[in-house]
Amino acid sequence: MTAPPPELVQLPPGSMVERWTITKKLGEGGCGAVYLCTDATGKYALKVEGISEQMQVLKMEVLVLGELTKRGSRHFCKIEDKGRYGSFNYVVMTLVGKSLQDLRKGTPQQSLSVACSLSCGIQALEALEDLHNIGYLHRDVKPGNYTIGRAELNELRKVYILDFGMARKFTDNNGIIRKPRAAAGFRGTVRYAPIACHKNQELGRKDDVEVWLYMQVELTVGRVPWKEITDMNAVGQAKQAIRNTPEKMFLPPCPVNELKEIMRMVDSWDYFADPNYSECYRLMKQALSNCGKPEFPYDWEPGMPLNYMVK
Ligand SMILES: Nc1ncnc2c1ncn2[C@@H]1O[C@H](COP(=O)(O)OP(=O)(O)OP(=O)(O)O)[C@@H](O)[C@H]1O
Repeated sequence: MTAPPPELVQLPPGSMVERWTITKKLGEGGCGAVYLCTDATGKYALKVEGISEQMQVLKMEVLVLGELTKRGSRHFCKIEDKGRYGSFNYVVMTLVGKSLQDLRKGTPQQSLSVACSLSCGIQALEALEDLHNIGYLHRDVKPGNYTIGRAELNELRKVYILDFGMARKFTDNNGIIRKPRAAAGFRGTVRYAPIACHKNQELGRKDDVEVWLYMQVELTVGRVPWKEITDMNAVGQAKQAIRNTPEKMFLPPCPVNELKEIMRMVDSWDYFADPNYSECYRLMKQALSNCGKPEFPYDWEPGMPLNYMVK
């Protein structure tokens, strides 16, 4: 008999968690919910997870964000508070704005303008580089896990990365890369999984970068070539096959030459490789300067078509 689905912690508007007043629910994830909350200093996001939850993903979130908060990283929410309250664990963090997924879906063509997607893509890779530098992989890179900041904090040009529930430490306590497991189960979202994940191989930093590249295509073109395929193995085969005809993935207005070069580099890296982020940034910046459009304003800034989504 399969276990019943875990009960999500429900916090009604007006209820209190320590000094935090709940305003409303912002969303639900696999193992918990996220609420808008306030205290005397402003608005924040409060994430909760029942203590009886089998997968304690909040622990990982707190570990990773705690580490990054200490280092003052650029693209991460800051932890304001954390603890246990009654039957659940909670963490209070920076409240961010709309996800890149919501923003792209807000356009008729389901994509951002080329300059905007390249510029956000550079920030999205910086976020991964920062995370990798503290010894963690994200393993759930997708446009729904990247957001922009809030207009009222003047953060419409800032990209945040969220959701470390699937993160994994790839280094040991001495900073040495852990030995890859002989086989690892499939984790994550089929559309965005790296080829290694389809092959049940241990994921490394290069896999986060591979998926970041697929995300870049989706943000710029509006779709990845395997969008309509549902079978997991067939999706893996499509990702492999596209290597022979990359121009079918890097459709206009993608900067095909630069993205092809990034894909070639990514495919040359193995589990242990330290990705050459700076070469990726160089190619992305080259594409940005060649695209003939200014980097700013972003598509959601005042006077731009998506501004209605961030007001
Ligand atoms: N710091 C935050 N500020 C504002 N909204 C947030 C914040 N963190 C999460 N959210 C929103 O809350 C919702 C749930 O987020 P969470 O990361 O828990 O789950 P998820 O990514 O939807 O989960 P899953 O990956 O399990 O489907 C999402 O819509 C997300 O955008």
